[in-house]
Amino acid sequence: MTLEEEIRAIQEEMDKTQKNKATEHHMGRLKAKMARLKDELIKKAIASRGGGAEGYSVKKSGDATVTLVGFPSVGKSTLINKLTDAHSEVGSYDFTTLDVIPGIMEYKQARIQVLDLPGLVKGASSGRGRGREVISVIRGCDLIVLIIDVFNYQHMKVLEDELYDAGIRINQRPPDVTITKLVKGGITITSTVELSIDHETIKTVLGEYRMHNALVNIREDITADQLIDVVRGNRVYIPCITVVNKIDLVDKEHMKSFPKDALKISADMESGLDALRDEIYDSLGFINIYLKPQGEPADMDEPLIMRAGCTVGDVCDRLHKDFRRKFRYARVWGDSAKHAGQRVGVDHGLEDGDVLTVIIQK
Ligand SMILES: Nc1nc2c(ncn2[C@@H]2O[C@H](COP(=O)(O)OP(=O)(O)OP(=O)(O)O)[C@@H](O)[C@H]2O)c(=O)[nH]1
Ligand SMILES: [K+]
Ligand SMILES: [Mg+2]
Repeated sequence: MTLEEEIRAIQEEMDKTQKNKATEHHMGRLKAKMARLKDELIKKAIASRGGGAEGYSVKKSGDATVTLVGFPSVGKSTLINKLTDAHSEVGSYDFTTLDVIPGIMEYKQARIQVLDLPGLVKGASSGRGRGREVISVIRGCDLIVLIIDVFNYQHMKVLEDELYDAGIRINQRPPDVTITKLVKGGITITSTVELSIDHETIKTVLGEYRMHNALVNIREDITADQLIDVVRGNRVYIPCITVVNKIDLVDKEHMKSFPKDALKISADMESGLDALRDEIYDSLGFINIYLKPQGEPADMDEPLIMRAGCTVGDVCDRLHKDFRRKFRYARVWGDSAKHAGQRVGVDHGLEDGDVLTVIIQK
């Protein structure tokens, strides 16, 4: 059987298996098999291009990177031209954009890099079109803006499935699970919460990935799919905003068919763009960090724009490529500090409004 045939066979088996407690364990095995086969398919697609597929070279810049993701001709290029300084070609035909086109959107002191991408199609995750290359750019971004054409809302599901198959988890946190591999002793499962999947299913999933000895600590109720994600370990977790474009083409009645939380815009007519800018900014979770040179007052006028959850090390990386290597210690004032001027290391987590002094080797 070819990989594709195997995948189809498992899909058929999944479709005809009723979902209930008695089949859970069997479904878990099928899901794990499926995830493994799809990974192989992706590897094969990359290998068939003579090793390293030629990726897009995109230089990151600004305080965060946002990708515009959608089917061909939904209006990605029209949108980037309105949001940023970019001039990306717009056309009434599909695949007008064949490269990654960057632009910068300046908003509330933040410089946000926006990337216009070639359209995605069904099958992109397994290498169709330049799907894999586009997806690898998406995997590296901080926020996805999914754009749907007002007449094709059903594409939403297809796009989400493609991203899922490419290991991209949108609007999800990494499952709170740790797996420690051992050399013997079998599988030991501990959990701090009541679990809806049974231990047998967990062992089956691990077995599918040839893990027979491990400590598994589960701190939230997870699905079999989430467990597979943890075992695979190559998933990325990215926030996502959904935007319906070209609303100038429909009436109010048609608009009611979209979920409330989807932003409705007309890139062409520039309507709804303020709300979109706000949503992009808010979703990126920016915080302000004020730098204080040693023995001098802090610069309270021009904060460093960082992302929530960042560490002192992240700030070092932003300041200079050698700062992390030369780092000695830092002092911090503000919400993250136990006391004013606390001495901290590179792993210290920062909060909005913190004042920071970084001391490096001379
Ligand atoms: N009516 C209307 N047309 C729009 C809107 N935005 C884009 N279009 C049109 O839709 C077509 C496709 O726009 P593009 O911006 O090239 O779309 P794209 O998603 O970048 O397309 P590809 O690069 O080919 O994937 C063009 O004819 C645009 O003028 C909009 O808000 N309203
Ligand atoms: K187009
Ligand atoms: Mg385009």
